[in-house]
Amino acid sequence: MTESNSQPRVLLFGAGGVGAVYLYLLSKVSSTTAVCRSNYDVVKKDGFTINSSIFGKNIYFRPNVVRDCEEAVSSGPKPYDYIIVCSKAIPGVIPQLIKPAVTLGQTAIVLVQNGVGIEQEYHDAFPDNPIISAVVYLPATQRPAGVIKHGEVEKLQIGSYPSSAPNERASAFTKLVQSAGATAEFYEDVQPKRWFKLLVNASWNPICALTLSKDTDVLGSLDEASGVLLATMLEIRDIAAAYGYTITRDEVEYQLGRAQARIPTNAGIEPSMLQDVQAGRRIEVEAIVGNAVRMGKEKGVACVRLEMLYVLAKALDLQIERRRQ
Ligand SMILES: NC(=O)C1=CN([C@@H]2O[C@H](COP(=O)(O)OP(=O)(O)OC[C@H]3O[C@@H](n4cnc5c(N)ncnc54)[C@H](OP(=O)(O)O)[C@@H]3O)[C@@H](O)[C@H]2O)C=CC1
Ligand SMILES: CC(C)(CO)C(=O)C(=O)O
Repeated sequence: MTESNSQPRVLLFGAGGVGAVYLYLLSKVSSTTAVCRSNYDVVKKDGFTINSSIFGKNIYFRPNVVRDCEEAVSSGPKPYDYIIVCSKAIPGVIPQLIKPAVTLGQTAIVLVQNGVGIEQEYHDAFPDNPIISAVVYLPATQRPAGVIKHGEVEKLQIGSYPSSAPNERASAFTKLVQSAGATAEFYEDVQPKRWFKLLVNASWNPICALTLSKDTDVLGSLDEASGVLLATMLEIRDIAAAYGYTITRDEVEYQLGRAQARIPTNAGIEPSMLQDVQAGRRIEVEAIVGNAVRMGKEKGVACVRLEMLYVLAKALDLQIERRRQ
């Protein structure tokens, strides 16, 4: 590997809320390039401004930006040691889009995204490259283009995909992120962490997106709301258990309790799926809900609430797609 000779070369694909924060942090310890799309002109000219409750306000930085991975190869440093995928997890297209920048056997592909079952298409496309799966806790929004607002949490939970694959690169990436001043934890098997986070994402994200509501506003709608959320999270817990990932009822209640505790201060959260609907963007329905429902059905786990959310969120996503055409 070339990392010991010089700074690691990092290509960020998907420079939105989450991506911009890690781009800023990693640019302190590596040579970074970012693929931008709708924010390309603004970021190229004016850079990013980050207002973070953790890393500071009015942080200004101008990264090296490109329009696509072809340009990243022709104009940036290569080969890339890491391609960090921070776009929304919409299956089907991204492996082909990053392919020009993937050097066989060398480039590690790091998925910093929500959901479960998101890694296999990268493993299929690049069977000889390390795939690193990262669960991300980092509430962030980009509004307007180039301006990022980041809340009070920042953490990556990192592991190889599959968990039986060699873990040197995942471990090295964890250390790189730590050296940048961010929080990163390495796991021999990161999949239980994905399922633990899915408790929140597969319940709150579609419910808030479908109701155009913050989580606390949903809880305040009817006395029944807390019970419906708890029952949905327990279905996710049961699917995880069918694959050997144990989540206790106390842990489920803790996750629900985080939103309940914010009701008195009206500090509701707008999950990323709600933000996507409001901005007319496609939603991560397959990564966050569909894959879990399919996995549940495969093992015969009852998940009627989750299935209902899947149907409704899928219809919403298709409607958004039609309106974009
Ligand atoms: N935001 C949050 O609070 C949290 C998000 N997450 C997860 O992190 C991941 C990233 O989320 P987030 O940062 O919010 O996403 P954003 O929507 O803010 O950013 C995604 C970026 O990817 C870009 N992109 C998408 N497709 C392409 C393409 N083909 N070429 C170039 N750029 C592309 C988008 O460009 P364009 O603007 O043109 O669409 C956008 O800039 C998701 O999986 C999300 O679920 C996890 C925890 C919290
Ligand atoms: C946990 C949460 C809700 C944090 O913003 C998230 O992951 C998301 O918005 O998708």
